[in-house]
Amino acid sequence: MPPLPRPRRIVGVSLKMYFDLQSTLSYVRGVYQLDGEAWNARLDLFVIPDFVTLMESARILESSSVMLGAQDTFWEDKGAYTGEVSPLMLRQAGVKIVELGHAERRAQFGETDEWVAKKAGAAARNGIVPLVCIGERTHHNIASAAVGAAIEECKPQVTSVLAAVPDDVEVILAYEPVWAIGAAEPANPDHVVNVTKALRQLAAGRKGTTRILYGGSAGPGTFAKIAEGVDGLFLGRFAHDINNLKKVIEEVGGA
Ligand SMILES: O=C[C@H](O)COP(=O)(O)O
Repeated sequence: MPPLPRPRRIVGVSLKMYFDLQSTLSYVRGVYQLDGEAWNARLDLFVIPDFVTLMESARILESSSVMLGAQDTFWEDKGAYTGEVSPLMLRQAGVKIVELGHAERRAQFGETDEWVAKKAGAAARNGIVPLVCIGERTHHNIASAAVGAAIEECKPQVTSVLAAVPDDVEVILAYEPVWAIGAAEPANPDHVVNVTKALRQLAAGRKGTTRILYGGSAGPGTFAKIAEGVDGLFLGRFAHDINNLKKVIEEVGGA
C-alpha cells in the first residue's frame, strides 16, 4: 500500500496537575512567546493547562496561533451533572482541543472506551478537536510480540472513537504506551514506529485529518527517531523547562 500523505506536524504539552495557578499562567505566557518559533517551524503548537486557568490562558493566547486545550470534557452540553465540565462552555472559553482518555484518567477515574468515544463525539459536535490518548498497559519483552499486542490493545480504543465522531472532522490520536508515561525515557523508537504505522491504517479511509502523536517521557531528541510514524509529540514533564519545548519545536520543524 502506498504511504498516506502526511498532515501538518503538531507539538503540545499537557501540564496535568503539576503546577499551581501562578506558575501555570507563567508557563502559558512562555508558550505564547514560542508562537513565532512554531510558525517558523511550520507546525501547530498547543498547550493544555488545568480547568481553573483556562479563561486566563485563553486571554494570554488570544493574539497568537497557539491552540488552547482542556484536559477532559463531559459528553453533555448542559444539565444536572455536578462537577463536570461542558464541551459547549469549553468552546465558548476558547478551547480548540480537548484531551480525552489519558491513561491516568482510565486507571484512576475509570474512564472506559465507551465514555471516551461519547466525549469525543461531544467535542466534535462543539467544534473542538478531540485529542484521544491510546496505548497498551503492559510491555512484552519480545519486540515482535510487543508490537502485535500493542496494536490489538489500541485497536478498540481507536475504532470506538472513530465510530463516534463524524468522518470529516479532525481527530488527533496520541499514542502513549502506559508503561512509558512518567518513565525515565521514551519507548523504543522501532516499537513506536511499528505501532503508529498500524494505527494510521485504522484511520486511512477518513475524510477528516487524523494526526498521530507520540507521548510518554518524550523530549528533545525523541522526534527524529520516530518521525516515520508520527506527526509530532505530546509532551509532559520534559517540557516543564520551556527551553526544552523550544528545542522540540525546532527539532520537529527540522526533521
Ligand atoms: O500527557 C502527557 C503524557 O502523559 C506524557 O507525560 P510524561 O512525558 O511526563 O511521561
